[in-house]
Amino acid sequence: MTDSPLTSQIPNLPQSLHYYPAFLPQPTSSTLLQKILQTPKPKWTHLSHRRLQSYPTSLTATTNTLITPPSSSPPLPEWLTEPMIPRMQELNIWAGAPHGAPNHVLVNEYLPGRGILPHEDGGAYWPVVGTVSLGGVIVLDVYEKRMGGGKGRRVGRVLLEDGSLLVTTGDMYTSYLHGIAEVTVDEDLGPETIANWELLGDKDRFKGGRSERGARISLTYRDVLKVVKVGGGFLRK
Ligand SMILES: O=C(O)CCC(=O)C(=O)O
Ligand SMILES: [Fe+2]
Repeated sequence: MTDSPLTSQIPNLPQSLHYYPAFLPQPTSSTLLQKILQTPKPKWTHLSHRRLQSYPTSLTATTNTLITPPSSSPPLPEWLTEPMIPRMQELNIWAGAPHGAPNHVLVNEYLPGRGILPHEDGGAYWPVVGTVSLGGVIVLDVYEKRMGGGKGRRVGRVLLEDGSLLVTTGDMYTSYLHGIAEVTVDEDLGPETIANWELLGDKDRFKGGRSERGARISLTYRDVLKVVKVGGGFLRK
């Protein structure tokens, strides 16, 4: 991965997590957030603790396959690709991936007090995730993975700012778990406790040590390994 002059590698954590503040600067970030929040309700899948959208569609439940529409209709809508995918490609994030670019995006919404249990993203994808954060700030916790897959010790905390990009790959993808605590305030924030403190776009905002959660949208970009193209055009609208 090519790094900008100030390295984006998050220190004091296993390799490799990279953090890019202001990957989507204002006003691009808030324009995109507003657009997503206006998505009609039926497009969202409601889970017990958050809601999400899958583009171009969700994977098949049994074989984790992405069934894509005919090649004439773009698999991902432009509002999810521009400018994010070209910018990620400039950073060489998808250089080794089978499709050379992400072909799948999950849009997750977290309201204050909501989170996601520690988990790994698994083998359906090329082992790279690009996470773009929009709106509220959140802390992502990283845990060791026990034999058998359970959660071990917490090894670090990463603060994700509005407009930032987090790239998870290497050991971080395969051998660790990540999760977001269900709290309304992230506390105990500082250079000793937040692994990407020196890489933050606006450290001053957190120097009081706490950050109130606000509504946050994350866009997680991945390359699904198994893709089946539906040809013929009979599905075309
Ligand atoms: O929202 C995030 O930053 C993490 C989401 C996540 O871990 C996932 O969708 O697998
Ligand atoms: Fe995840």
